[in-house]
Amino acid sequence: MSGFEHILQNTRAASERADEAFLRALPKTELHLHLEGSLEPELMFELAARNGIQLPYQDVDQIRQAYNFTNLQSFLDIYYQCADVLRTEQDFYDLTWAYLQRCHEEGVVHIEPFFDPQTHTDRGIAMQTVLDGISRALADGHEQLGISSGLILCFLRHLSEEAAFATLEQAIPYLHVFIGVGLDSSELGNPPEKFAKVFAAAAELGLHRVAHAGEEGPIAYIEGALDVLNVERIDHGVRCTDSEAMMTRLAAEGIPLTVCPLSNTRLKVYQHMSEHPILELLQRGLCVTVNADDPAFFGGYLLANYQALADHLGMTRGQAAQLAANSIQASFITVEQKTLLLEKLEQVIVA
Ligand code: HPA
Ligand SMILES: [Zn+2]
Repeated sequence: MSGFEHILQNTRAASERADEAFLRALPKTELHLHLEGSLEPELMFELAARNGIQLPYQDVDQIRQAYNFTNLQSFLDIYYQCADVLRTEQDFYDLTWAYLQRCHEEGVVHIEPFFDPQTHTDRGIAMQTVLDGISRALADGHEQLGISSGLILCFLRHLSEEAAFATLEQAIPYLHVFIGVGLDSSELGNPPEKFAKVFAAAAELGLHRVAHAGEEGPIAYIEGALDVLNVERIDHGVRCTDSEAMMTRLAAEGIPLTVCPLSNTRLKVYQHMSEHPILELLQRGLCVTVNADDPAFFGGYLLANYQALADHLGMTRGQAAQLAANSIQASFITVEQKTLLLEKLEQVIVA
C-alpha cells in the first residue's frame, strides 16, 4: 500500500460524503478544459461589443437558452459560432485570465488546457495572436496566482490531416509555449487513425500526446488512440465500459482518463448523473480524473463537477481525494512537483 492509500484508509472521515469545503481545499489539477469552452456569455457580449460584432442573440439569457444540447455535434455547432468574438491578443488574454481566476477560487493548482488554433486561423486570426494572448495570461497566472500550466494544442478531427500538419508547422516557432497535442471536435466518423502521421511528427518534436476517444465513439477509437496515436492519456474514454478487456487494459497500463461528468450529462452520453460510471471505474483501479471540458456551456467549472459526483453518486471524501490524487499523477509535471502536490493533498485529508 502506498503512503497515500494508507493515509486515506486510516483517516476516520474518509468514508463521509465529500462536502464543498473539502472539495475546494483539495489541491487539484485540470487536464481536460477547452479554453474556448470557458467563454462565458457575459464576456462573449463584452468582446462582441469591443470588436463591433453583432451576435445572433439578444442577451445572455437568450444565449444560455440556446445551450440545450442533444449530442456532441449540437454543442460544437454553437461552440464554434461563439468563438467568432475572439479576435485580438487581448481577447485571448481575457478569456484565459477569467478561467485562471476561477481556478484560483476553486483550489486548482495546475492546469493543462486545450486550445483549437484552427478555429481561429481559419478565420484569419494569426497563430501568434492566439498564442501570445493565451501564454501571457498563463504566465500571469503562474506569477500572480501560483497556478502552473502546460498548454495543449488540439487538432480539429473533422478537418483533414493535411490541415493538422499545416497547423503543427505554423506552431513550430512557438514550441516553447505548449507541451503537447490533442485531438477534438466531431468524433464519430473521424477515427484516430486519420491523424497517425501528424501525431508521429508531434512525438518527434518531443511533444506530449492526448486525444478525445470514447466520448461518443466506440472502443476501437480508444484502441486507435492508444496503439496508433500513442497517446499518454485518453480524453473522456467513458465508453470503455462497453468492454471488460479495455477496462482491464486501462487499469493495468495505468492510462489516465480525463472524465467530464457535467459534459457527459449535458451532451446526453448519460441521461442523468446517477448513471455516470466514474466511481465504478475508480473502484476498478482505473486512473480516472474529474474535469470540466467546456464549463461555460455545460453549467459548471471543476468544483461543480466534483460536487455533482457527491450529490448524485454519494462520492466520499476518500474517493474525492483519490480523484484529486489521480489528477496530480496523470499530469505532465515532474515527479518532484507531483510529490509536493501529493504532500499538500495529504495535509488536507488529515486536517
Ligand atoms: O467534449 C468535446 N468533445 C470533442 N470536441 C470538443 N471540443 C470542445 N469540447 C469537446
Ligand atoms: Zn473535450
